[in-house]
Amino acid sequence: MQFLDGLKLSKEIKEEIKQEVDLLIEQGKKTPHLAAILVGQNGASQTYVSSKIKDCEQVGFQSTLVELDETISQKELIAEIQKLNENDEIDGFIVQLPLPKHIDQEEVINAIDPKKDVDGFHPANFGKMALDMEAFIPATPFGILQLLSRYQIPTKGKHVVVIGRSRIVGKPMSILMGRKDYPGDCTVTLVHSSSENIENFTKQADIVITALGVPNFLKGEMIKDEVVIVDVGITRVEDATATKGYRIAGDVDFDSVRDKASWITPVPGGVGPMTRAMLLQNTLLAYKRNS
Ligand SMILES: Nc1nc(=O)c2c([nH]1)NC[C@@H]1CN(c3ccc(C(=O)N[C@@H](CCC(=O)O)C(=O)O)cc3)C=[N+]21
Repeated sequence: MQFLDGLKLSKEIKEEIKQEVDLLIEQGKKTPHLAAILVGQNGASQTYVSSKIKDCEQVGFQSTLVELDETISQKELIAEIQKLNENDEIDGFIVQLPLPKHIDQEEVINAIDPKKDVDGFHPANFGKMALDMEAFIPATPFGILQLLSRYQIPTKGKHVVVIGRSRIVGKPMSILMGRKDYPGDCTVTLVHSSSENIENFTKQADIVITALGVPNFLKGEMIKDEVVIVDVGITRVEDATATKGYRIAGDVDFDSVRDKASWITPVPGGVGPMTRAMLLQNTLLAYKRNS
């Protein structure tokens, strides 16, 4: 079994981006500028957003964090989004999810200018992606494609089973893996919370992409030998021995799959860091398209 090392690959990608930014600076040009809207102070969201801001600093991007009170109204939040849409200094921005319960997430995403939607969450970007048109691909699926291609994992004609149908990971991933392209050109099965006998499908999979958020869900007896496993799960599990009081658990029961899998993404250090690197990549893309 070998690791698809997302931490290492994300560092390489960040280094490539930094070199492009250094060139822009040499030429006296503005550098890409990412903004993030954070509503409320949910612990995990806070950490993720600050790491995205830190990433920007590392590669030489400008960044702006818009922190809003969790009692903000729908209307006020949309007004904040419109400000960023109209701000020529901002190349791309994200609205960190999840949002407070009183906010209509769909309406918020719809308010984002698709040209600045570096998360690739807007229906216009989703539709273009599904039709093989130029679009922003959501950072996590984009990162998984990068992992598969940089490690030269064969995908053509392979059977991929995607577990989970979220708009951010499962749904786009199932579409991308079915495209007539590399990585992709797969036979795709999408299983989800209503699927019966999931193991009947995973047992036939050459590639399993699990985005469920249930620690230890995927076990050795559910997969065949030589399978490639992409673990998108990032559940925080209480752990008194860990410095932060919690550790990050994937969807895969690592000990039971390790002797069967050919390749696996570790958690942490797999898909997570790649997501962050691809957000930077999308921001650079937005900058280039707008300038
Ligand atoms: N508008 C929006 N865009 C997002 O892209 C978005 C979001 N909302 N809401 C939350 C999820 C989650 N997400 C992660 C990104 C990186 C790691 C990551 O770097 N994980 C590290 C561990 C980090 C840790 O220690 O907590 C790893 O897996 O190695 C995790 C999760 C982006 N999301």
